[in-house]
Amino acid sequence: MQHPTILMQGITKIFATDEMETHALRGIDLQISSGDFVSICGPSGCGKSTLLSLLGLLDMPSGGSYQIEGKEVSGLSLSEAAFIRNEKIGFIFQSFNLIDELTVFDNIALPLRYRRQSVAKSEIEDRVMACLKTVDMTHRAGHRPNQLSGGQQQRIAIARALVGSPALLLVDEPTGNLDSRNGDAVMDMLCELNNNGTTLCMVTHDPRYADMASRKLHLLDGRILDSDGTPMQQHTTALRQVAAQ
Ligand SMILES: Nc1ncnc2c1ncn2[C@@H]1O[C@H](COP(=O)(O)OP(=O)(O)OP(=O)(O)O)[C@@H](O)[C@H]1O
Repeated sequence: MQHPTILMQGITKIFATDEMETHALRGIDLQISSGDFVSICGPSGCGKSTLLSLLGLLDMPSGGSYQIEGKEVSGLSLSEAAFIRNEKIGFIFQSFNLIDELTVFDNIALPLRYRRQSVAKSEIEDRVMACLKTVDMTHRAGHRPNQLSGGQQQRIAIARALVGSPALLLVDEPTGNLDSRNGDAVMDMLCELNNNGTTLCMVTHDPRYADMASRKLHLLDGRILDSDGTPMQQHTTALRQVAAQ
């Protein structure tokens, strides 16, 4: 039996201080299968970033079960989580998060250089150049990130996220720092990656971009409103059929 890429059941997250407890996530059930494109929307403070950081093993849940490709990851130590994260998850953030002291090539190579089992130099070179080609940036391999435009930097960040062939790409407001032309280009690139099989989970405030996903989730007050697993396209088709009657 093939396991779903992501399976969360009853996930909760409580942030506690001496004065108060904040229930950021209140029982999240979420399944993401290979090839899915899921978008997550919701008002400020509803728990989107918290959910994304749990999905990316940047933080651990307070309760519930979280499996990546069938392996329970919710109780892992921080160092074990870091290894799984590096092998299974690619991140694309609003603020690119590239390292200005490294060339574009070395930025993209970074996840491979932190693998538990070392990756041969020639394989690193092949993979980095293939990813640069995917994002149409081979001509900038020797540049530094601060010598590139915002749109180009985000394309390098996408290449870095792809280089380890992750099971899941987590995308946080990928167009937040871009003008609409560059934003649209980045979204086109993400859609094309998904068409070629990459599994995506994206947080966005932009309803136009959220609609590009095959499944739209709405978070409110730490809960998912409509996560019956039905692709939104099916909802849309059904609604159109009803409207046409
Ligand atoms: N480290 C923390 N300590 C205490 N409370 C936190 C912490 N991180 C988040 N929270 C609280 O958890 C809730 C969810 O926050 P989260 O950042 O996930 O929301 P969000 O939907 O991403 O918001 P935004 O769209 O504004 O970025 C909020 O009430 C927030 O104040």
